[in-house]
Amino acid sequence: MNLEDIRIQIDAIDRQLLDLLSSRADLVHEVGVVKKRDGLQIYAPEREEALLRRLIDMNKGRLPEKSIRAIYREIMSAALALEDDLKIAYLGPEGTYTHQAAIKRFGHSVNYAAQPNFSDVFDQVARRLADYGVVPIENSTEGAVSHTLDLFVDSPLFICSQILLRIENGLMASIPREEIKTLYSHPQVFGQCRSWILKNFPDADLVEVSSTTKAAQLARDNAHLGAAALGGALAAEIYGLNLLEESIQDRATNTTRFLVIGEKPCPPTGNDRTSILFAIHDRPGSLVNALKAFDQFQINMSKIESRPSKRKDWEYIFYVDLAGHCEDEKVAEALEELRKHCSVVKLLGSYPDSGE
Ligand SMILES: O=C(O)C(=O)C[C@]1(C(=O)O)C=C[C@@H](O)C=C1
Repeated sequence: MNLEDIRIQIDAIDRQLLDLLSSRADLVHEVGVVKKRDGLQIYAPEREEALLRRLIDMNKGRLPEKSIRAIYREIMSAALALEDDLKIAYLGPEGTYTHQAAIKRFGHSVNYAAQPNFSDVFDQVARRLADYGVVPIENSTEGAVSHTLDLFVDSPLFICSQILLRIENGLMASIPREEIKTLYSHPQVFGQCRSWILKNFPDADLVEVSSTTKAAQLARDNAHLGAAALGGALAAEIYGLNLLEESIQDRATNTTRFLVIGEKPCPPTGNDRTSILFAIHDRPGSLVNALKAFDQFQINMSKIESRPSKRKDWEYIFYVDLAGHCEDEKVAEALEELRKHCSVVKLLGSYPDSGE
């Protein structure tokens, strides 16, 4: 078959695809009407999860899972935009890894609003000025993002899904490598690239800034002073910097976990994670007894962090992630038992345990 003939067939298929997408859009519009009537959440992570899993299982063609996810991400992004004028607040400025994570989850058809700090992301959603928020929670090399953890203490919001994003840091500048005297970046990124910095720029000044895009901006503006930045390729692109070296993070699999926060929790999907926080009574054995609740009900605890309570010196709040959904019988019973040993137990959310 010649190229012309193949393209004629592709055109015919695209016509059919467009008709099918339009029919899907009509149904999605109806979904939006029903959801608004019944006060339901527009973004339905449990439905997206089930839909993607079913499509990937059904797939017998050439398209890899990655492509099916990417295509359907944008189909569902268009659906979200049709159902409502959805607005996603994220930790900005534009081009940050959080921005990339938000796009990975919500696609290109919805609206995004960059926020200057973590508490503004929470605030915008709590005040209903944004529908959902996206914040980083932990990095596989550098650990917890304590700012985010602290904000959950007084927040009325729930975690409704998580996003896993592979973080590829690079060295960017508009000057040659030999002229670099100062490196700008976010403290988390410095932590992720510690060995590389020691090996390549042992004498450089390291200046911590609030985001990798801010670092890129400073690298551009202070080039005459020998400035360069460490961050993502998107930041380099936005500020017109050259990527002098790619993939400089110490661990190749460096991944950050982000959370989507919203007004309501997510229903069970069969493969869920639950996040809680608790505070214990100040007496011997309290923490051990609290944690025994998970052992008693055979709940897998995947993570624990502690943070100062900020109410009383040397008093802590513990953050725990569990396998399962808070509506699962075993998890509900374990939480019931936990309450007996704690002064505070707060459910932060149950959500699909997948980040793709
Ligand atoms: O089924 C729904 O609840 C929809 O809103 C439709 C749809 C989709 O396009 O399939 C869109 C967005 C939701 O997050 C989940 C699914």
